[in-house]
Amino acid sequence: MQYVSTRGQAPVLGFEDVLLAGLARDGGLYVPQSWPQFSKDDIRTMRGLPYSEIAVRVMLPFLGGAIAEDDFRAIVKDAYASFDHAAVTPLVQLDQSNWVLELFHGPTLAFKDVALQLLGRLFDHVLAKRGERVTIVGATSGDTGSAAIEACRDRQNVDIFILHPKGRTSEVQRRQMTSVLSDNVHNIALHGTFDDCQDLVKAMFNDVAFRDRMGLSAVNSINWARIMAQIVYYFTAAVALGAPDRKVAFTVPTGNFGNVYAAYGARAMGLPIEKLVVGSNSNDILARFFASGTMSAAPVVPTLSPSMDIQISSNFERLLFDLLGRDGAAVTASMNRFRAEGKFEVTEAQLAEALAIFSGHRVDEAGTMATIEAVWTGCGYLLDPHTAVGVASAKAAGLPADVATVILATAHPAKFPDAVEKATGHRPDLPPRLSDLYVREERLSELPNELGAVQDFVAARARAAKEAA
Ligand SMILES: Cc1ncc(COP(=O)(O)O)c(C=O)c1O
Ligand SMILES: N[C@@H](CCOP(=O)(O)O)C(=O)O
Repeated sequence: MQYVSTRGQAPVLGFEDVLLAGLARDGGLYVPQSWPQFSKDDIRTMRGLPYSEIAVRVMLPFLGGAIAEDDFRAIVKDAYASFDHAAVTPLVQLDQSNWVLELFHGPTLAFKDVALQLLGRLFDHVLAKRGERVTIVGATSGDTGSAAIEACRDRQNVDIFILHPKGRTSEVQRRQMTSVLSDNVHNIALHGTFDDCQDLVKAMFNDVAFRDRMGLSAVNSINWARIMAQIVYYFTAAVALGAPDRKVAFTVPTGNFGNVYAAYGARAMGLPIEKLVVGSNSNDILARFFASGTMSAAPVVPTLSPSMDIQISSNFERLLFDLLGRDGAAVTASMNRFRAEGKFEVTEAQLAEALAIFSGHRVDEAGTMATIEAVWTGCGYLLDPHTAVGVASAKAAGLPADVATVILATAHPAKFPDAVEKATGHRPDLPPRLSDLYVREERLSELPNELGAVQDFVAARARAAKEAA
């Protein structure tokens, strides 16, 4: 299996290099040269298998032999042993046609754990084999940061720097990051938005001298391995509901477009999916794109679903690559235009191709609160605000009743207790292992939104860590 960049100019890489590379050297994102294929019979044979076994089957073709099957099986089993539900990502039925896929049973209570628990172990395996050390730089609007820190804390060959937008995460999200006091963990509270954080991370990768000197790697969904691991739960959920012999659709609360792109990948691998419903909060650039064919940035507004307060959805570039006929030069031109003018558009035919698979919906703050309240009253089930955007989007999509619709529950409601309590009068509790979170010591550094300041900080801390090692 080989991986190519969406911008067409970076070297073609195998799995190990793609895992460590993060962003491609031409500024693009890596995608598989071709998608592994699963027949309907292959999918039927997944019925009744445990999560980790389906995970091995789905992901093995992406490794291209880079890790022996038995070693990979052991890594996968170990990664998901840390989840507090035997099914890893259980389904909960809301009504006749709608199910919630709970992706929040990992250590940090968000869907990011599903990929990052695996990634931390893959980094260890590959770095130990190569005798290398990396400096991870990541951007978070709240959840990737804590999941990545939890997965990488105290790992010998890794220093991890996470940029979060100061004051724009929930308190639980911030504390989950900043209360990890391990020497290899460095939290940066940036004076800016998530998009600023993500821009700085990409700028560090695009500074080739800095990238090579520091040995940069990524934990955001620019890293192909993140997408690969997220593809798995689309298979497990669809198969549990009767696929490929039953119609299934997914609704995905969306920000950076990584999770829903993983669903697109599952579909490209042969999993029959009727529709992919993209749910946006008031930061609705994607909903506007699917309505018009124009991607046009607007200022980010803070919402009740802060992890989706994003205007520049990084992974959309991977979809665009396919919509533009896998033409790296055309993707580069669109992305350059987006950077210069804040917008680009696709043709009517390209939009129609996208709409054959996706639909996009916007849910405002009142709609988010009303959905949390209605599902609590109607089903006695607590939604977090991100998942509520998903549930409301599923309703707006109006899929036929014979389609089993799976809404991705991307975070535990206890990560956003204020919004949930306001909507339902019920304050969700953190699990006992996190019950002292509010009194734990925190450590973080505040930095301005300036590339030089962030690079100097990363270089100085990484040098000190290397000398201490
Ligand atoms: C709770 C939650 N829901 C939804 C999203 C959006 O997912 P994606 O960025 O993959 O579109 C995020 C952040 O990524 C998140 O943390
Ligand atoms: N919502 C995310 C933003 C980063 O997304 P990623 O999937 O690219 O890591 C977060 O919670 O940090």
